[in-house]
Amino acid sequence: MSSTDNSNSPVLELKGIKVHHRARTGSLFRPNIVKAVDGVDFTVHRGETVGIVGESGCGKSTLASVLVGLQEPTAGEVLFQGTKVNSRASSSKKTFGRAVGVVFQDPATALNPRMTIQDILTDPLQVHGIGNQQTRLAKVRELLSLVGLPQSAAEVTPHQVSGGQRQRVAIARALCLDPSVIVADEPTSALDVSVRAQVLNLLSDLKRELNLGMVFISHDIQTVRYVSDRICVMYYGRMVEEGPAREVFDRPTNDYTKSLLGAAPSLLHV
Ligand SMILES: Nc1ncnc2c1ncn2[C@@H]1O[C@H](COP(=O)(O)OP(=O)(O)OP(=O)(O)O)[C@@H](O)[C@H]1O
Repeated sequence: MSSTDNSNSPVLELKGIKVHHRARTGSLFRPNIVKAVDGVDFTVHRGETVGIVGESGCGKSTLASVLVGLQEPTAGEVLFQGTKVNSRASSSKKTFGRAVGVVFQDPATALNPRMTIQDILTDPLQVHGIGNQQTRLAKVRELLSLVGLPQSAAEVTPHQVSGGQRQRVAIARALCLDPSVIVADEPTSALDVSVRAQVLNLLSDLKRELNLGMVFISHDIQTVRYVSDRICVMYYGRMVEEGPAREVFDRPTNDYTKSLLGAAPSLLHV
């Protein structure tokens, strides 16, 4: 993989991505195919947040799995810094795993409840053979302060902190290996309304401070508007609209985008 970083080029790019599944219905000879993702082109640059919005079942999570290298597409290419990533090749998989961090919806299930937060944060470093015990502990201290958690959080387990703090731990873990991109799949949906804005602001601050490419996935168009520089609207496995956040909101061109905006409460201009 190339290590060159041309800021005008996307850090992560999808070209013609399809993910088709064989449905349980249908026969052996005439299977029904579910087109979870059906020909998606997508880019994210360093220092920008790209929001992907669409209703349940439109293929958002499947696309997220492709972006983080967990799902092999049926067709299409994934490029990291301009170089094709083959998620089946282990060397490519390892480098890709370091380059792209992921934050899932529910930190209560994404984090091992039996590990201390310190162990959760040092584990990826150990797996990748990075540093020694001393430098790993220094990294834990740095990560905790980066995500706004007290140093004392290192000693406790995820269930001993609040839901919002747990998602901060999950974000710290996603940052452990100094990724270039963070993919956040519904990162605030499982949280109390009172802490959602704090987590969204944290993600935006980290994007800016660390010059990350951020992919923010949600069914909630208002949340997407709040954090995104650019928005992609997904419908039945396809991107039906893409553009700067303000343009998509103020002058949507696609009927589905218009219906999404029409269905959202009028608190759009946050
Ligand atoms: N392994 C699979 N086998 C068959 N169909 C699948 C599989 N994975 C996903 N699908 C189908 O693909 C479509 C897209 O699913 P996906 O989970 O990506 O949507 P989503 O937009 O993330 O929805 P949600 O927000 O509800 O998770 C859905 O119709 C889903 O049922």
